[in-house]
Amino acid sequence: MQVALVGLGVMGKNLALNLIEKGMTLVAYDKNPDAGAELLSCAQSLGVEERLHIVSDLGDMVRRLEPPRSVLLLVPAGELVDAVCNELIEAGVSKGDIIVDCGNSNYKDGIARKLKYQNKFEFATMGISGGAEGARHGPAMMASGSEGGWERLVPWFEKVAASYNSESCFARVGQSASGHFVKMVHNGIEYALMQLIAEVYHLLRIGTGRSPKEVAEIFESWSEGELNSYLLSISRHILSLEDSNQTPLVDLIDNKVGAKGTGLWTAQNALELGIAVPSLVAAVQARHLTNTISTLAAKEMTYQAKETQKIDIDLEELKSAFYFASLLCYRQGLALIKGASRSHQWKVDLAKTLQTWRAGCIIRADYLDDIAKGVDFIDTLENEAKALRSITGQAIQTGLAFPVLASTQTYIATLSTPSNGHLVQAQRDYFGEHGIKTHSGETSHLTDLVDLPEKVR
Ligand SMILES: NC(=O)C1=CN([C@@H]2O[C@H](COP(=O)(O)OP(=O)(O)OC[C@H]3O[C@@H](n4cnc5c(N)ncnc54)[C@H](OP(=O)(O)O)[C@@H]3O)[C@@H](O)[C@H]2O)C=CC1
Ligand SMILES: O=C(CO)[C@H](O)[C@H](O)COP(=O)(O)O
Repeated sequence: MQVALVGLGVMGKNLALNLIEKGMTLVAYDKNPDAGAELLSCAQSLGVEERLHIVSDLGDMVRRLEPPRSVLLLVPAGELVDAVCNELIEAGVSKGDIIVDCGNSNYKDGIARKLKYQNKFEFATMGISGGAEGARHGPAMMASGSEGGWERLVPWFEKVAASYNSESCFARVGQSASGHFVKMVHNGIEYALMQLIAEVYHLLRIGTGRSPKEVAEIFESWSEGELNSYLLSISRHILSLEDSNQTPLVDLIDNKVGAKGTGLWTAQNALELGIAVPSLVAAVQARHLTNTISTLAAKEMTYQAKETQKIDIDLEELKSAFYFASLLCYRQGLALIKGASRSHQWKVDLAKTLQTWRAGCIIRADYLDDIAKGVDFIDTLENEAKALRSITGQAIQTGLAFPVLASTQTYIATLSTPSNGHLVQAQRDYFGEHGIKTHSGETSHLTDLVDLPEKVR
């Protein structure tokens, strides 16, 4: 089987080596000739270079491919994807050929591109997770759509992807561009879990006065049990690292956090669909806040080094709170996928989606075993819910900021305790005559329920 790959950066180079090693013949192109040379040199050191052809332009790529052609794109998301598609059309890509956008593209662009290119070639979408290591040795692959051409690629992607309990972490999760939506939400969960781990570290470090190495030891002990996850493991490793002067690595790094867009899109889509994912939104805003404090005006206003309180933390309680909050981050993400799938009629298969997240991806975690059986068990975790409530309260008492922890506590408390929405309904109707819904589900106005001869002016 022969496939073409455009974009040989972090993901493209590693996926290329993975594909060639699994027996595929690859025609590869990057606009930067050094990237092609680097891939060739890696293939040579693995002794698989006879299955790799680096080309110097897309015309040469198309000429080398037997129709029907299969082309994978791993270029940065946005206009570049269209630029490459248009170049490929000019080079001779035609009906019957499939181009799979494997980058972190916005699913809305994917839907538009399917229409735009429908008479030119099959445009398909697939989200990939796992970073460089995943791409090289087995990523999670969230594909979608029913374009002609998938049948050629599926057996290969099933081999190239990570596997969990002998099942591949490649799946066509739903229709249209839902693979990119699922990957976007995967990243939304990723932001939330990363921030949650950072907050637990912050609480242990500033709140209780432990060193990064001591926090690493706690994370290590947690990783030995049901809390084991990729993000906790890399955080443990990062916190254990020091330079030659024994300065913790984390103290050499600035606090401003960047982002490429998928977390923001997750928040935007959730708000547009009316599906509450407060932990995921808080994680995006937590990154924004790290940048806000870098401006001088904001620094003067908000970045005064206020005294913080030291506290004693029960580590078992913290562990339970962290476990429960992590589960709730997945639960919010899955609810968003389910809601979007219903709205867009994508028929996303949540079981298949979770299968793709079991290994290879950044949000893989042992407790996905439980989540895969259904999220209802989360509601039965009373001790863990109590722990989250208690830890959030103690954390806030330190004076430090815990956006994801606090939002997650707010999320579960809102779902599981009496609501105050009745007063907000009444306020809207009081000033704007927007109507209210009563317990029986009928729509009326305050004035239908009570005498209201005069209103507050
Ligand atoms: N890095 C990660 O952990 C992950 C990334 N992704 C997504 O995968 C995609 C690729 O990411 P990544 O590999 O990190 O990005 P990189 O920037 O490392 O690689 C992209 C490569 O594409 C090349 N390129 C740019 N324009 C063209 C073009 N017109 N024709 C051919 N090659 C071109 C770039 O060349 P040059 O450098 O010269 O511009 C670069 O070598 C992105 O959409 C990203 O969001 C998905 C999952 C994980
Ligand atoms: O998709 C990924 C991991 O799953 C990429 O690493 C992505 O770049 C992460 O998002 P951001 O750069 O916004 O932190």
